[in-house]
Amino acid sequence: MGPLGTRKRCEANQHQRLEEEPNPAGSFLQCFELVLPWLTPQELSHVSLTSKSLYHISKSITLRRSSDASRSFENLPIPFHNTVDNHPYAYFIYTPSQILPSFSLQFQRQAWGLGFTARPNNAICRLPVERLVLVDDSGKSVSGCDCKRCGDQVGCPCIGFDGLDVASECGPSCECGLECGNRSTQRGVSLRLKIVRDRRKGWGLYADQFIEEGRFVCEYAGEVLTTKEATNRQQKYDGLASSSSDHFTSALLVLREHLPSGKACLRINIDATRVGNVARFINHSCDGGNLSTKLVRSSGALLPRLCFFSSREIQENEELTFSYGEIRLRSNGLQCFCGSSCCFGTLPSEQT
Ligand SMILES: C[S@@+](CC[C@H](N)C(=O)[O-])C[C@H]1O[C@@H](n2cnc3c(N)ncnc32)[C@H](O)[C@@H]1O
Repeated sequence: MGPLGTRKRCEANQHQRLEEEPNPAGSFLQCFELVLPWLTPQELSHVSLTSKSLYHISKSITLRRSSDASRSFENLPIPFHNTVDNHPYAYFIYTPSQILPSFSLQFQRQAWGLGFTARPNNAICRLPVERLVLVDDSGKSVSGCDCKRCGDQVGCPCIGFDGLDVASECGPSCECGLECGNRSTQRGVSLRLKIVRDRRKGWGLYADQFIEEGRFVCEYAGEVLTTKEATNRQQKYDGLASSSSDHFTSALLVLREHLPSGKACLRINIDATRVGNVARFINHSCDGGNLSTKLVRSSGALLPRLCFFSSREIQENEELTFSYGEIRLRSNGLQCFCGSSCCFGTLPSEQT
């Protein structure tokens, strides 16, 4: 065999060796690709300073995070857009539905920005408050329907009175599945939305498509708190807002469902500050904005859910807003920048 033949054989052997020998540096970096998505923005930024490779991995994680606030929990990605300062995204734990703090406190971290996109198989979306169901003496769920096509069926017991601010749907104790026509608020976000940064209001939720009047937009998901816990957390948030140099915003919403007599009968506290969904970005507008809220009760579920619907036609690139309330208890309330002609000048503030 001539010299050419020998060289070819050597090259072939070398190629084989390269394939067989593990590449420790490559495996090491692959591990970082899996570990870094679990870090908070501060931790990620510290790690990114330690080497060029980690800088590049952190950068791609940041890009992926800013391309979808919902971490694939929703049907469509919900990107962040910021042309006013250097915040690429807002950091929080995502839940597509209401959860109890006893569950959410087990989730100190949530992977966000992994290199591959898979539907999240995260236990957090399996522990919704909907698990809190009404049962009979034998422990069996009650008050569901056994229709096959509830939307079409006359007499489905779950299709109750839908008023201006209340609605009823099939729920956890019904025979029908998620595709049922009477579960329109239970399938997550199905409109194109985006989160846009404003110099004065912080992040805000925007329409990224035309929305017809009356469409379901999203629910207000977060931790459902006792009133005592809500009061404690609000005090903590007020302290953080006044002391932190980096504009801290909370998203604790108090809902009161009133009896016809006008007396409050049910109070629900939903905190989306640490654990929440896209609704935590909806800003206030003094003119009522373009979203209306409904308390949606699902058959068999103990607690209603707060859902947002478009109250009129909404154009692409319009900000989605609603009124946080009418009461302004604080004389030194936060300045309002809603820009409406009837702006009060300050944001609503209630006693939590
Ligand atoms: C539920 S969060 C809404 C999202 C928030 N902008 C953010 O960046 O996360 C409520 C906070 O947003 C800000 N905000 C909401 N509506 C506003 C408005 N009309 N004018 C000024 N700030 C507003 C206030 O800081 C308020 O405490």
